[in-house]
Amino acid sequence: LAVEVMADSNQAWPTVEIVAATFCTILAYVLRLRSFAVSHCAAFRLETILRTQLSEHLAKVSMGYIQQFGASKLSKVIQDDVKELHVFVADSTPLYARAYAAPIMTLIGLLILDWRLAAVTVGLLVGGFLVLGIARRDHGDLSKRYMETREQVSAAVIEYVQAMPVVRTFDTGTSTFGRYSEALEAYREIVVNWYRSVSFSSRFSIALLNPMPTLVLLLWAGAWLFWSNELEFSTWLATLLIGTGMAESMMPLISLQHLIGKAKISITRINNVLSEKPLLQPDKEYVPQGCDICFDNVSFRYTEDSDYVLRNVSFSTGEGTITALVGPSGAGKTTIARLLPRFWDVNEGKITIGGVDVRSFTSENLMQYVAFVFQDTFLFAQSIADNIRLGNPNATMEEIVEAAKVAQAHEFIMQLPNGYDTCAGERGTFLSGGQKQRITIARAILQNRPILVLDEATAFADPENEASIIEALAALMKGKTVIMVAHRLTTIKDADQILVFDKGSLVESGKHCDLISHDGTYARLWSSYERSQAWTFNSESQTSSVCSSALLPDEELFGVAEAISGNLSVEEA
Ligand SMILES: Nc1ncnc2c1ncn2[C@@H]1O[C@H](COP(=O)(O)OP(=O)(O)OP(=O)(O)O)[C@@H](O)[C@H]1O
Repeated sequence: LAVEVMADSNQAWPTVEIVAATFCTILAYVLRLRSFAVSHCAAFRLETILRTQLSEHLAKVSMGYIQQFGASKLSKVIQDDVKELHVFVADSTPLYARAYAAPIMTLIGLLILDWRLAAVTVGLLVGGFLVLGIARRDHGDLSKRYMETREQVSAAVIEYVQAMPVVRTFDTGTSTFGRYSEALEAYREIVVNWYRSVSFSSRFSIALLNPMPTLVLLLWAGAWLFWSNELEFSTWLATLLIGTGMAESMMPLISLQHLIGKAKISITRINNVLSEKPLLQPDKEYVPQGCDICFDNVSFRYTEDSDYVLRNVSFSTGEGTITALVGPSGAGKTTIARLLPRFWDVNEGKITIGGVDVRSFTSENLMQYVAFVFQDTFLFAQSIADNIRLGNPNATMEEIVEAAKVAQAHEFIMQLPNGYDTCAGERGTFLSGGQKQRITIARAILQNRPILVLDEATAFADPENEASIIEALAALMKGKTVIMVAHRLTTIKDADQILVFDKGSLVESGKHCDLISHDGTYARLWSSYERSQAWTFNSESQTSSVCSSALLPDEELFGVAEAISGNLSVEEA
């Protein structure tokens, strides 16, 4: 209209249209800003909701699933896939408007102005999309493989960093680093092949879908129609002004398709984790009658296709008693300790606490009854006080200090640079094994649960801190029902009952003095253990001990090996 007015000075200015156009332009800017703010807020909320949901869900599934899935893969889902959805939600809303609303409005405008020029523009863009289709023919498959190789790279990096002490000791990084470089190489290969296979078609399609070819075509076709007197000059000019609107929307459209593709893959992976069945939770709360524990004909295997690691295990422990589990390596002692808090559910039989099947407890309720101290202590990269406070989030500082004192940890904590505020480092790296152990004991003291599971809790005891750890454990165990796995036979001598396991079966049970008087597995373990107490390594006797051990029967070898793994002194008398 403006062009026509300029060409014919007798016409009045289209004031209404100009005001409307100005208003629409300002409105478009305001809405764009608003959509940016709304979509980013929604994306942050989604990110928080999904991460919370995933972490809560992981706390409910079996440990077996988490182990099989792998920490690096899980962290990729929680971090990267959730981030991918954030990007999708934040960026797709404005893109949707630019990718769909703008070309439709442009097409309507072009059809009103001149249908032939509209057809020419649409034809060019259709051609561009056909070429793009060729470029994206294997896109789904390739991007899946791309994601997989990226996952392998991040798993290899995590393994490389976590295993750094082993890496440095054994292979100066060459073979472990080799796995990382193989993963990187596979990743590079996928990217290069992908680039090669789509390079020409994607560049050509992008060239066609750019505004410039549309403009050139509209110029050429418009000029031809204009000189054939089939097109008004003002109409031609107007098509040139709005005609590229469709082409300008093509890049947002392609970006949107790309975002949708990536988001779909991430959604599938997040759904895979969320669809893993949580451990069964009961419909109602059952209250146990006491804290005695009973394993009733329990059989268990870690995976469907593996062998049973526990077979028909039955035993019971009285409330407030100490039960020790002993046996050769791989006998199933740790597995028993981990079935009680439902890290896994049994395949056959049942485990009861106070007469109630552990599967009839909700996870939260079960945790009110059971506390653990494992050999593999885990401290978070936060202050020592916060690490102890995990046992009871409401504990006051006085209660934390009191627990640390009972756990024989207070003294060494006070010698740390910032006392209770000292950061334990990632996984507690700034502390020794024995110190970490005493902090986890302090944590368990704060928890004050009636049932206590100890798995190799004295594993890190050296002569210097052994007495402290044992004293700490004695304080922790007072009045509780205790199940403890221990290699140090001295620590379990006074247990109310000792259960001896071999190859997943319970082979003997009783008190130390009863078991020792029978010529059974325990008696043999004990005599090997006692003999091993009298041995030591020195430059001469080391050779003789190795030679002697080569002549020992299996059980005795077990005793020596156990003694060594338990840091015991092996000295020839
Ligand atoms: N997460 C797991 N997945 C599959 N198999 C496992 C897993 N953990 C342990 N096992 C297998 O279960 C069997 C029993 O292992 P468990 O750790 O219970 O033995 P243990 O008596 O505690 O041994 P140790 O004294 O050496 O700690 C072993 O054969 C072991 O290989």
